[in-house]
Amino acid sequence: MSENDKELTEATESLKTLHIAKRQDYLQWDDYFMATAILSAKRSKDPVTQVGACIVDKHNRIVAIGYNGFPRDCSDDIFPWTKNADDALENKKLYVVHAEANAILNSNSTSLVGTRLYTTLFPCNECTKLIIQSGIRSIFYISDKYAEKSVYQASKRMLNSVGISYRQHVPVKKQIVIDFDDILNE
Ligand SMILES: O=c1ccn([C@H]2C[C@H](O)[C@@H](COP(=O)(O)O)O2)c(=O)[nH]1
Ligand SMILES: [Zn+2]
Repeated sequence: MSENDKELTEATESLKTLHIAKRQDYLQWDDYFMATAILSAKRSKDPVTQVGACIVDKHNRIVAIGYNGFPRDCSDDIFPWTKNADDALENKKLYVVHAEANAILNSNSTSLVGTRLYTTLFPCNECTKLIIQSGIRSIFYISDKYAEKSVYQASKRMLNSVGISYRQHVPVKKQIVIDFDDILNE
């Protein structure tokens, strides 16, 4: 080992002893934004599919968050969460604001041009129209469970046509545990 290498090793060791070496287990950006979308989804009262969305600008700043739910002041206890009721008016579909739409609406007039969307569910055709119109440039999703439905095929048709990229997020960390007590014990 050269004299230089020795000095370098000693310096690294002393940094370790001083406990000032950088933490290695921090969240990567994409996991962080997808986890934010997942956390947002936890707010949804939908008994079947909770969806969360998080929009991020080119500086990695979160500019908007949303989840699927009824419009403001339309009570979760009055409007129906039913999916296949015979009476069309009793189906949630007619009332729910989708997570991506809510995120776009929550962006507080900030421009979304060039932003990225992290969503727990691949966006439907209606959300895709809003995504295109608002200037979002790329989409990361987790579930594509309705891929065979024409609504979702229409999304892909539009996204392919306008060149908005979409890809399934592969997490670096498979599990992120939130334990409130961890903060107290730090
Ligand atoms: O782009 C989308 C598509 C769907 N959602 C919401 C709408 C509903 O609340 C659920 C889907 O319910 P299912 O019972 O699984 O059909 O997801 C959304 O937010 N964004
Ligand atoms: Zn939608």
